[in-house]
Amino acid sequence: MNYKINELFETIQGEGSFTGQPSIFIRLQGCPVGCSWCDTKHTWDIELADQVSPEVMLNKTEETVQWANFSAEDVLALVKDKGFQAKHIVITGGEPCMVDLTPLCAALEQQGYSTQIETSGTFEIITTEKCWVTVSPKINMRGGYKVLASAMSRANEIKHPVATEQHIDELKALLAQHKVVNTPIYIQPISQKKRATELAIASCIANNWRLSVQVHKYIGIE
Ligand SMILES: C[S@@+](CC[C@H](N)C(=O)[O-])C[C@H]1O[C@@H](n2cnc3c(N)ncnc32)[C@H](O)[C@@H]1O
Ligand SMILES: Nc1nc2[nH]cc(C(=O)O)c2c(=O)[nH]1
Ligand code: SF4
Ligand SMILES: [Mg+2]
Repeated sequence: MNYKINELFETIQGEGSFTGQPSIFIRLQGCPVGCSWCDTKHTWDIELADQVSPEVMLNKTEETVQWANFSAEDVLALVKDKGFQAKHIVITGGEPCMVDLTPLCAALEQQGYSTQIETSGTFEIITTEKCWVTVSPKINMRGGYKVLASAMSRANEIKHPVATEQHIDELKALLAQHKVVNTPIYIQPISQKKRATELAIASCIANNWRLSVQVHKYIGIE
């Protein structure tokens, strides 16, 4: 099985429970959800014309729509070849759950890596049992909520992007609807905006949620 990879890089996880953890990021191409404030819009469309060789994809110096095909074995070989040191691998996108992530996560876990996926909860989550699943539901998601119940029950953490009071109200409704009790809830201000950050801090204190501020954007790393 091949995975369409837009970016593969080593950095520090900047969001959620694993914030601060050295991590290898695999960013898959393709997402039909269309969040207006998405910070990775270059991953949305899968165009065959944008397929490039692994070398071209790896040597990109800016965000582009170009992607390359990799098997799980190709990913393992590359991670070794690059000399990456991190032992934690984050699969994001785009929407990674558009494909079966089991072969990739199983191969990585077999080599001693821990795995994590970042998903919106609009597609069935098909991955290994050990994989840490971060579900980031959005309001009015194109693609809908048909599988969100199973995503919410599989979630090891829920990370909700917020900019307005309405987002907080909608999150509370989702948590009640899906009877979420013990899963850690992270509130992530949308794009470092001051008002969103203040709102996120206040709602964390009021509800005993946790704050996730996309640390990488504050310190200027990938
Ligand atoms: C780019 S998405 C890719 C994975 C998946 N499609 C999802 O939405 O979870 C990764 C994370 O970034 C968050 N995110 C995207 N754009 C953001 C922005 N402008 N500000 C804050 N968080 C953002 C998403 O909510 C998600 O938690
Ligand atoms: N450093 C860093 N941490 C991240 N955590 C989630 C990210 C994502 O785009 O899914 C991300 C990212 O793009 N960079
Ligand atoms: S679901 Fe994720 S990748 Fe897709 S548009 Fe929304 S934030 Fe971006
Ligand atoms: Mg990001």
